[in-house]
Amino acid sequence: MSMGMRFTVLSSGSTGNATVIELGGTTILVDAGLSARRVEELLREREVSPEQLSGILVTHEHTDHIKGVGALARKYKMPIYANEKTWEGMKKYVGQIEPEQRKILETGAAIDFGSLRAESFGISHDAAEPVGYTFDDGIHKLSLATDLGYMSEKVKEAIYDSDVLVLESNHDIEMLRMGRYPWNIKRRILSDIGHLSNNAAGEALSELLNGRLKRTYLAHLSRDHNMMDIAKMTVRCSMEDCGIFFKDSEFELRDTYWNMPTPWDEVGSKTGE
Ligand SMILES: O=c1ccn([C@@H]2O[C@H](COP(=O)(O)O)[C@@H](O)[C@H]2O)c(=O)[nH]1
Repeated sequence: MSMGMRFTVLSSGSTGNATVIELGGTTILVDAGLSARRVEELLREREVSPEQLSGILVTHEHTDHIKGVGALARKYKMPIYANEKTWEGMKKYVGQIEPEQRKILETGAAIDFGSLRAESFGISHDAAEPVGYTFDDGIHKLSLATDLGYMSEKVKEAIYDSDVLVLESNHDIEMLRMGRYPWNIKRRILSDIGHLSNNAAGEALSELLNGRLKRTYLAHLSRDHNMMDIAKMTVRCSMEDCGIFFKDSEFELRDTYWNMPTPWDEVGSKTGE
């Protein structure tokens, strides 16, 4: 039985995003961007029962983050947390949610789930009021930052002292430029309100590697314009270009998957095991 904060990224990418954070008796889901049935299956793979969930925190109203929110809310009667603009943006997709389940969490506000504190921070993406989240058990900190066109100073500040980070590394810029997407979509992805490239993730990480950050899970990878090996190599090279060199024993880049959950990661432990 785990005592500290632990998490698993159930699924990551534009086909659907969901992450579970657990501490003691508290289990939080961040986003439910797959069908409710698929989220249930993924939870089962990590031996989490949906009835255990204390609530869903929503990052933004794009389908790959909210697809299963309405059905899960109705089936398990759990509270759903989002800022007002996100509630407005997702209302036509999530259907009827009972007023007592509709929780407004303003951007920048913190909420305590027992001894697990969640706090949101604003990010730059083409949604109504998108956010990332940090989770803190009083000693260790986990941050989730995906779907961001660029990493602002405010985001760096919010996630700076994390032990573990889940960070977007969406695309290889050349693969995207040469790829099959129409130009308007490429332009959107490359813009400040699009998605973080491998290079940009590496540049951001070079400012975040402070001795406390033990590992970073590369997330929201494009299946069309990225591969995990390319992402890891580009992030590392981009960090080296910024003068940041690391040994795998000190800092690790780890995988997330679009079709299966990551192993549970104990945030406070050196290796996550
Ligand atoms: O036909 C498409 C494909 C993708 N998008 C959006 O682009 C970004 C990146 O997608 P990846 O699957 O990571 O390459 C994401 O926001 C997709 O929703 C699109 O609009 N149209």
